[in-house]
Amino acid sequence: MPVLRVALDLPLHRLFDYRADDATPADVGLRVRVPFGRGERIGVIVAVVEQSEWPAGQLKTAREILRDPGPLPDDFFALCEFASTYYQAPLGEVLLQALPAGLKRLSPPERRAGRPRKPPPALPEPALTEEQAAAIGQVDIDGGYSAHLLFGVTGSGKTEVYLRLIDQALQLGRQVLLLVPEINLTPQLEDRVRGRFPDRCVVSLHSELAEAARERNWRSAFAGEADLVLGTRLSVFTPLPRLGLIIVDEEHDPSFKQQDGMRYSARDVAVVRARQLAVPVLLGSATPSLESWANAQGGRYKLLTLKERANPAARLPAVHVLDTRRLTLKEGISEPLLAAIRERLARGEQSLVFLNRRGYAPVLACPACGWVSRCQRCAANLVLHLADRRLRCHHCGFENGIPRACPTCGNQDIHPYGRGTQRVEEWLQGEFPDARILRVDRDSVKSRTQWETMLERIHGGEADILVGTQMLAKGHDFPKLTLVGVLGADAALYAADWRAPERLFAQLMQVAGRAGRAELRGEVLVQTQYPDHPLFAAVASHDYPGFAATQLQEREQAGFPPYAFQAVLRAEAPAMADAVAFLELAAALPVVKAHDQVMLYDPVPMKMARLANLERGQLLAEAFSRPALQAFLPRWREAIEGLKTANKLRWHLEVDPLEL
Ligand SMILES: Nc1ncnc2c1ncn2[C@@H]1O[C@H](COP(=O)(O)OP(=O)(O)OP(=O)(O)O)[C@@H](O)[C@H]1O
Ligand SMILES: [Zn+2]
Repeated sequence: MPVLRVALDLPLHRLFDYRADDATPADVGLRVRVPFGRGERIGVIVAVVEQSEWPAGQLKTAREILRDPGPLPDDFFALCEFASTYYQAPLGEVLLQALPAGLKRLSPPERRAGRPRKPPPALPEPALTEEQAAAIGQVDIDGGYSAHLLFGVTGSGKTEVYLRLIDQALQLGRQVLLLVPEINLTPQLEDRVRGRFPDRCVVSLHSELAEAARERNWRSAFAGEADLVLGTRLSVFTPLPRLGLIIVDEEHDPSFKQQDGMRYSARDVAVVRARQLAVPVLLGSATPSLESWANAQGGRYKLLTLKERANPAARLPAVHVLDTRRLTLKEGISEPLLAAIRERLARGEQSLVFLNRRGYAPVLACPACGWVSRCQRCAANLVLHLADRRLRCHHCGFENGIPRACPTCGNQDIHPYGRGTQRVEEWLQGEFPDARILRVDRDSVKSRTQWETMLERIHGGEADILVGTQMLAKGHDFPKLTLVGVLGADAALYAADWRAPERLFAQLMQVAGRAGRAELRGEVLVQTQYPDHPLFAAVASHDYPGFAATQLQEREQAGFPPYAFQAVLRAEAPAMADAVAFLELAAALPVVKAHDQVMLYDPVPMKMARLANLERGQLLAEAFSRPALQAFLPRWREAIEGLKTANKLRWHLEVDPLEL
């Protein structure tokens, strides 16, 4: 009697067997409705076998094999199996997270036909620059697996390189997967792609799509109808029967890393997928991740370089540092920066003030008794939001009204300390009463529609001054923007996190890259107390390779990634002692001693130790070879699962963590 081996979305590293009288091996890859506990679940059939390891009497019978939308293909299984093994995530979790929500439901909603999108105006191809042509010439679309890093300065026309390669792949009858960071999935890029390929079926896949639209687009990709999938990190798993090219735009972007559930890097999975399918993959960035840069230096990726801006009239902006120790600041802004904004206003050009901190002020405090607005649930301060008069935790979402007086001593004179985008916006408005100021951050732009409207207003010249967080830093082309002022950059310079300089450098280069993209020359003014810091010199000379070389040298000496390979075990419990005790048990397991190429650090509280009422600890495991770490992890994980306390608290493993 046939037995189905079924993957279910459960945190368990095993498959589940069910009887199914009429099943055949052709059913592998189909979804199935099975009884589980007191209810039912949707699973995926991984194998059809003759005999179960379990006694036949104990097996339940599958309720229904679901023939729609047809079996998931072998290469999809291969990719999910890789992710499951590499990231120590149960196969069922990986397989099912990759499916659209409607296919995981027991009673899916009625399917409705979608509104066809209005086709954007067809866009002509510009003549390629020499550098673009050279880069394109390096990629053999039909030559099997090859990995390329397209390192192109901001405004160098990386998108045009993508479009030409996409065209080549489409001509060969292949599908293309274009991955972009969450925030970058702007209508501009989508329109640009659709406008270039008006006769092709282009679909997008991202978290803001309505469930029905997402399922429709996924089905069209799965069926081989969609020619091009434009998607965020999760779309890396989309089944594509004719896939012939993968592109990862802004490959350095941290949003390619999934931070909960299965913690994976979509960029890394993209490269694995390309290798499994023997197709080319292209990673593009003006500030590549140091991992990718090291891969390019080591010859694992082919390096393609665009040194010049594509628009012959545009030049890279001039970057200057403003030494805030020698300048008087008004609300954190120096006179030279104000003067530069004034000049732009007089000339009818746009300025951008960049401050990567939203809200009005990071904390409200009482100078009399020392009370500060702490989150009750996290080791973090509540951020003051004056726009809607709330105190809000940016970590757990807890919020409160603003107290009139100090809750501890009754002092009426409590103050906001420090500043965020709201405060800067308010102050600039007072300073430049006639200027039209637009604040762009997660508070003013909550949805994709708001984002589209905001971008239209900026493009339409409806703003003189933009005040924004990193939302504004990436990928946008604002032709009238000629000044970028950077506030609050110093915090990252001497942060404990050794990845902080890499992120700061990328952010500064990206935000600087918004200025002077057309005929008008751009200028960038960075306020700092450390004007001699080499990072600023590298930004000023637009010297990514120099910066990367220094950073990689430091990391090699310190034994940090990419010269070491890491995984972190995290535990969360109401009391820190319990979390740490669990980690100590995990560190003392015999399997740890058996793998002497893997080193374990001491368990420590996480940098933000308390989140939403849970204390969090972590234990870092490190090896100087990836295979050594990969050999250790499954055995360690199994041993941890066997610990008595393992199901008394929450814990997870993260491989290649970005944040420690
Ligand atoms: N061959 C070309 N000739 C003329 N203009 C071009 C060419 N290629 C691209 N451009 C223009 O140059 C500008 C920058 O191009 P694009 O947005 O692709 O740059 P990018 O490298 O992606 O920059 P960023 O990293 O800042 O996002 C765009 O306005 C684009 O239309
Ligand atoms: Zn909180």
